[in-house]
Amino acid sequence: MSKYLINGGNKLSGKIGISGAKNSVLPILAASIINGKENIIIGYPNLRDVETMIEILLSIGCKVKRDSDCIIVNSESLNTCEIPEHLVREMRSSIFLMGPMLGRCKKIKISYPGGCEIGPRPIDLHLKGLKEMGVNIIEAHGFLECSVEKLKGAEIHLDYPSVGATENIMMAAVLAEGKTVIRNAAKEPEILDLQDFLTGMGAKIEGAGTSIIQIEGVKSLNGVQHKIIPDRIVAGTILTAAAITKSEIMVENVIADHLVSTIAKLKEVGCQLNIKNNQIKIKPPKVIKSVEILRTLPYPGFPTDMQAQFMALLSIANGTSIVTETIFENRFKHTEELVRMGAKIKVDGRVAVIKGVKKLTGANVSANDLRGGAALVLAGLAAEGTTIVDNIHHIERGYDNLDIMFKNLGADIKRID
Ligand SMILES: CC(=O)N[C@H]1[C@@H](OP(=O)(O)OP(=O)(O)OC[C@H]2O[C@@H](n3ccc(=O)[nH]c3=O)[C@H](O)[C@@H]2O)O[C@H](CO)[C@@H](O)[C@@H]1O
Ligand SMILES: C=C(OP(=O)(O)O)C(=O)O
Repeated sequence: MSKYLINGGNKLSGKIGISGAKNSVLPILAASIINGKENIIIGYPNLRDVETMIEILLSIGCKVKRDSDCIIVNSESLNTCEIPEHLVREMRSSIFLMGPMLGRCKKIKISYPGGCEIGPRPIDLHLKGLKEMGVNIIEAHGFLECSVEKLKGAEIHLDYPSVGATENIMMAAVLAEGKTVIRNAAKEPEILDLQDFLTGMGAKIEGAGTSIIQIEGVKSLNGVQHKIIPDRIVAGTILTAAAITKSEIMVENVIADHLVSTIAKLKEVGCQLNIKNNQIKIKPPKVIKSVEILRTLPYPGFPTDMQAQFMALLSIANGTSIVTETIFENRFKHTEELVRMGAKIKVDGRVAVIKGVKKLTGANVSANDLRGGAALVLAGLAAEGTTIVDNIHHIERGYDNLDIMFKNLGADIKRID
């Protein structure tokens, strides 16, 4: 098992460019099968989840090439609608194959998806939406067998603004007969990126980024060339790393509008942020202030994907902070590991109370999930002494060479195989 070895205490300095967003590239790679043409996806991040999605595309007959920062997917040769179970179990995002495959082939056989253990992650909203479009779904022996004669546009009200359900329904709807309206849709920037990718193919969609998305089905779609938006969670993680190590750095290739709630919280703890074009310069205070309330919420609220990293920061704040996780039921596994490093955190259900300490100390800790793992790296960068973060395969699902990024900024961090 690979690990990160971190000797904490180094200040970070310099500039860092942010890679393409994981949560954009994964649905977009899945959407590449809809048109049966060649699609060029620019600015993809090197992630384990991206590798898994590419393996899935290859396993169903697509041709996939990589050329510097592009992935070229040609889905003309797609030859099966059964997705290999071992790959589906690797990550949650394999569920994104459903909408596109139903649009293209009118059927799909797929097992329930895997992914990080951050609480139950049902797919009922995906299935409800697809059923409203006429899809027949048989659930048996851990598999979903879905088929439809003709996908029909529908009025779909999501009981919760689920990111994945919104995207799956959008991808199914582009080739459906008639109009689909998704109400209470998720508003995440990655949904707008998916809309841009699909409209680039000739799909008729509007409203992504708002809670009502309207899709008018079309008969066929072209190939497309598309650049992935920068990863707002990676940018937020690096800015939080600067704050926890009290370092001034510049983050480049960011869309600051996508980071409003993270930026607001960084300001609340005392950081100064200077935003210019696609760059953010951060100047942390000498003493991090605690925050009275931090609640994770759907976009544009504070992202659940930044909760763990921010908790690492609040561990060394002056005072007590209260963090409430409203999106996932079990996303506090990092707290036990932070406590090993000297943090004072008490968890009761979905609420964590963090009593700031003067300093964290290095320890052997284990990444239990992607963002929790990133939080431990941040804590290790700030801690006194050596931290070993185990199980970093979780971190590599969503960060493109996190160790190299921090090394380039001056951290003492090494990946050990
Ligand atoms: C690849 C991707 O984009 N992943 C992101 C996406 O995940 P994902 O798309 O899985 O997240 P959702 O927005 O669907 O989930 C949010 C909440 O809705 C619940 N739910 C979801 C679907 C469903 O059918 N039934 C149901 O009850 C989930 O259990 C969870 O409690 O949004 C999450 C919330 O911002 C992020 O943490 C993930 O990084
Ligand atoms: C939970 C996450 O991702 P996924 O939905 O891919 O598991 C995440 O990015 O933090």
